[in-house]
Amino acid sequence: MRSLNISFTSNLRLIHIMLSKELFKVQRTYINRVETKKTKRPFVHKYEIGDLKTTDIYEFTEDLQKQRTKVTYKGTSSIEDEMNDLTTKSTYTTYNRKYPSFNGKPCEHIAFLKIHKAASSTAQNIFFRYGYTRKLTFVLPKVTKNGYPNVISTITSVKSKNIIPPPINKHYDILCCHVIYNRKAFEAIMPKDTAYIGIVREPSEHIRSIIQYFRPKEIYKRFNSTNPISHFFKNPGSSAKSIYSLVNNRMAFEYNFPRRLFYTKDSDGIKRYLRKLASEFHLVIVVEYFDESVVLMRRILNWSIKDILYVTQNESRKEKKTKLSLEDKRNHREWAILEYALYDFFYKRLWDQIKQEGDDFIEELAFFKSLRKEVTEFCRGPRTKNTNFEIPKSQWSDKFIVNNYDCQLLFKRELSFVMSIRREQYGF
Ligand SMILES: Nc1ncnc2c1ncn2[C@@H]1O[C@H](COP(=O)(O)OS(=O)(=O)O)[C@@H](OP(=O)(O)O)[C@H]1O
Repeated sequence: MRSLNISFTSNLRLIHIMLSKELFKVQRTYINRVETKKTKRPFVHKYEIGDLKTTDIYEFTEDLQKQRTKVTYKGTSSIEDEMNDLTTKSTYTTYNRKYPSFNGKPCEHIAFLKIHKAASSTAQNIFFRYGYTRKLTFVLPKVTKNGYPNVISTITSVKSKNIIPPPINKHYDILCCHVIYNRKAFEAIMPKDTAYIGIVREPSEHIRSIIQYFRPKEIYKRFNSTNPISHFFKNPGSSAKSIYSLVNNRMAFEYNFPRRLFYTKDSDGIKRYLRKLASEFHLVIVVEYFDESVVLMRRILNWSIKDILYVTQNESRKEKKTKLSLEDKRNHREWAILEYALYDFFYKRLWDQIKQEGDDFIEELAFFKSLRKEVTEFCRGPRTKNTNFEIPKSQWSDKFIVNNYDCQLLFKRELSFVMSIRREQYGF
């Protein structure tokens, strides 16, 4: 039996936190301060969004008797002055922990906004597994002649004409296929206590992934060069004019930003819409902090650690990915105003939410990262139908097993999953 057993005493905590790649960089600061001053220690969380380097400063106040640590956010400082004018000025609302009441039960009603090329299939697999193994009902597209069985719509929200009605005497539990967000339309079909989950990806990487996957003709034809993406960022021209274009603020389009904002880019209007989204989405996953996001999601939804295990889906080959320069990113930021406002906003909000979780969040994160690695190795490795990977009871979950079937579902691709769900739900 392979097993994981991580215990956390005050000192050991440092070692476990080091398991978290993102936080690894700050450990030296952390350890030094602990040695000199035990009650108050500044903690610097450094992160990079592409090449935009920023430093967040947190202060940890430790109550040694209660073995608890209070984390206070002291502000952000940009360490690249030249990028200052590019970063969105603070528009963030303070997030109040206001999760739906699930009466202490796991949340079974989810609306996940599946944003194209934003690790959304990886996240979707989590929701598919959760609902499929519990026989929950999914919102599925009406399959049209030219449509895809996994896409409800790429231009509009849920409507009675683009989704299959729920089976008799059932209601929808989970929505996680591609569709455009619209609060009213979502509310009309989903239960009242639905948790709304979104996802955002760093905009220049997001559009790069879109361009390299969909290979829009207008870009590849217009810039018949070795680096069409770089040329396109410098000179987007008419390709980025239509609001339906895949390369015009696509994440903002899928989040249903008001149309006029695509033209006016009015900053007050953008802020208002972001605040509206923040009041509607319980969590927006940040792709670059996927583990942090899903651990937080587990807490919000009252799910188990097993529920949030995942393997990366739809990854394109490294050598095929164009490496973007700082100049490329700056050029893109010039005109993709809505994308950066959206990303920066939810990036900041994710960390605001995490701050409210306290010190044990980091411990759970380290545990999860390590567990995920082990489970992925187990599932990739040789195993028989009866081989189980047993995970003993821990601070975050009861004892559980990962078996051959779990591995199959973890690696199951989107289309195959949608087909299985449809057969299960409707018999065809
Ligand atoms: N966990 C995690 N972390 C970071 N990045 C991830 C993750 N999972 C998927 N990906 C990347 O997301 C891209 C695929 O996105 P989608 O699954 O949304 O694509 S699709 O719209 O469903 O076709 C694709 O990006 P590119 O490889 O850059 O094209 C994936 O590599």
